[in-house]
Amino acid sequence: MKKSLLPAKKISGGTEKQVSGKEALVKLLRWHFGYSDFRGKQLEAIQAVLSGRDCFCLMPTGGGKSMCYQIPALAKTGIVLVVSPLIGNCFKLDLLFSNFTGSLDGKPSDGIEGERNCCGISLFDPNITFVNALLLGIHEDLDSGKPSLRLLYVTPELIATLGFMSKLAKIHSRGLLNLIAIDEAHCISTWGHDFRPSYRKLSSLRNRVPDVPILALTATAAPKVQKDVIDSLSLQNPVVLKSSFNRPNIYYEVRYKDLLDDAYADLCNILKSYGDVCAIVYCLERATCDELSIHLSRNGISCAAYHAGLNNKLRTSVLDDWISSKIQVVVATVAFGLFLLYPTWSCCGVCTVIQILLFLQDDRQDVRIVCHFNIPKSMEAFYQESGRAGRDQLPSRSLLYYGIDDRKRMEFILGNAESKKLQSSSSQGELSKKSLSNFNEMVEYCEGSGCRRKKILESFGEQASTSLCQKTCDACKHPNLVARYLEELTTSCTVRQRNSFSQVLTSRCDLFLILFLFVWPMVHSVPCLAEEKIHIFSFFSDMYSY
Ligand SMILES: Nc1ncnc2c1ncn2[C@@H]1O[C@H](COP(=O)(O)OP(=O)(O)OP(=O)(O)O)[C@@H](O)[C@H]1O
Repeated sequence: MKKSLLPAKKISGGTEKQVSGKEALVKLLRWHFGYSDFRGKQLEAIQAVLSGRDCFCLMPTGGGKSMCYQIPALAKTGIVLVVSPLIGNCFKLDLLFSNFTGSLDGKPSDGIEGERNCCGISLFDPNITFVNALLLGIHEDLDSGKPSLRLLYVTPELIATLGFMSKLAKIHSRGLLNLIAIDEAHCISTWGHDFRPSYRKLSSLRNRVPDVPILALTATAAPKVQKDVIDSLSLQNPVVLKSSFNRPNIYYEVRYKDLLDDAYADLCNILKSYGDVCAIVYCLERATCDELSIHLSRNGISCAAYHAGLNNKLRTSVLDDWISSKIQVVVATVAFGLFLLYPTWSCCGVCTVIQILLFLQDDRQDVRIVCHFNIPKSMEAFYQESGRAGRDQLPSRSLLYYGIDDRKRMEFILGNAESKKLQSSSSQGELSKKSLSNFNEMVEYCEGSGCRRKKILESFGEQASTSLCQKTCDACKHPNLVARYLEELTTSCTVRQRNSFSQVLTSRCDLFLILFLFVWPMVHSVPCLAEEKIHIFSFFSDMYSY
């Protein structure tokens, strides 16, 4: 289901007031979104902010965080400001806004009047030129005594600008600023995996509009990140709501490349066994995306590669095709998710914007398989990316192809980044060291024995009982098989090490033989070289001394 647009509501009787009781809030949810009840901590978060409290809300990927500010926007006259790092979110909602105005024809059956002309969702970013006309309308609406906007989506970059701050202060002085929601709040923390410097500037919001409740939302916050977020935003005695990170509808599995004859063929067979389902395959390198995509296509799977090496037109069409189900599998670099979090603001051309827009217009909820064809850099990244599976809550699968070479390559990349950063600043160096230890968690997820789900949850500081998994990971479902794989992996590593050592040795022995048979007699036959023979020999013997 698409995220709905939010026509403002009036309580029957005409005078607008705040809706805050559970029953009335559930009615709003049913009427606007068609869902029968709130999920997890949604209701508690909504009631907390409606009562004027600050709130820190931790929900799993796909948990329904947006509802925590969308319902308050419906429940009370005024504006909810949403700070989102996903530029596309702003567009998505605006697009939906334009699609939606005509679609609310049914009559609310629950005594709450629908008011079609009061939709208020908007984007607000001065860097995007092609929506200037739209922005003008938003400015006019905000400046009017009675703005019709209900949800105002802004980028963190905009918050820092003087122009926006003074506009916000005006809205606030008219008593119209109801709530500030900070989506993806972990971006504010330098300990967060998606740290964005511009998020730090949000700390000034508390001083500017001290009495407006702030709602911080995130899906990935280790205890250190949580504290950092709460401190940075100066949340006052916040209601802290934490849902479990557990994604019970995702089955976790690791496949060992070193034990497979052909990892491409293996993935191909798995995808085929599912029929024509929607999947994302993440690869570390563009070349792998291209190769794998060709391989899958040749084997009858409807798929395409997606990475930064493609031109804008091609990327747009791949996204378009994937979203509209023309292709089912996209083989992408992690940029597929990342560019949504790190859009290039200054060079945001029309194409990129449309592309993001297309992508987010209906971010597919029915992704059945998320495959990591190369090991991700951290558990947080893995959780976020694999979390794109099964956002519709239906059974889905996370598949990770683990290879020793991939591990070494990632260690090399992270190690290199570390040594570079160490040279630049010590605090950066500390962060980089963290990135290596984060990666080790990921290695342990693959190479260690025991429940995968438990490992994910524990890496976020969540205690998980062994009974939680219910055989929804390969290690719990097929413990003997996984144990055998791990044993074989260790053996194959030892054999590989031995082989590579003996390969070197053999090649050096060959060299030695040649030298002995041909070069040595020559050395002897030339008197001046004969004098050097001891040195030459000691040079060769040095070569063996490793
Ligand atoms: N109470 C509910 N009942 C059923 N579905 C819901 C409910 N609340 C939200 N949803 C749906 O769940 C899906 C995920 O919601 P949303 O995009 O807000 O998740 P999220 O927490 O922001 O996820 P992510 O962190 O992955 O971005 C959406 O399709 C949304 O409509």
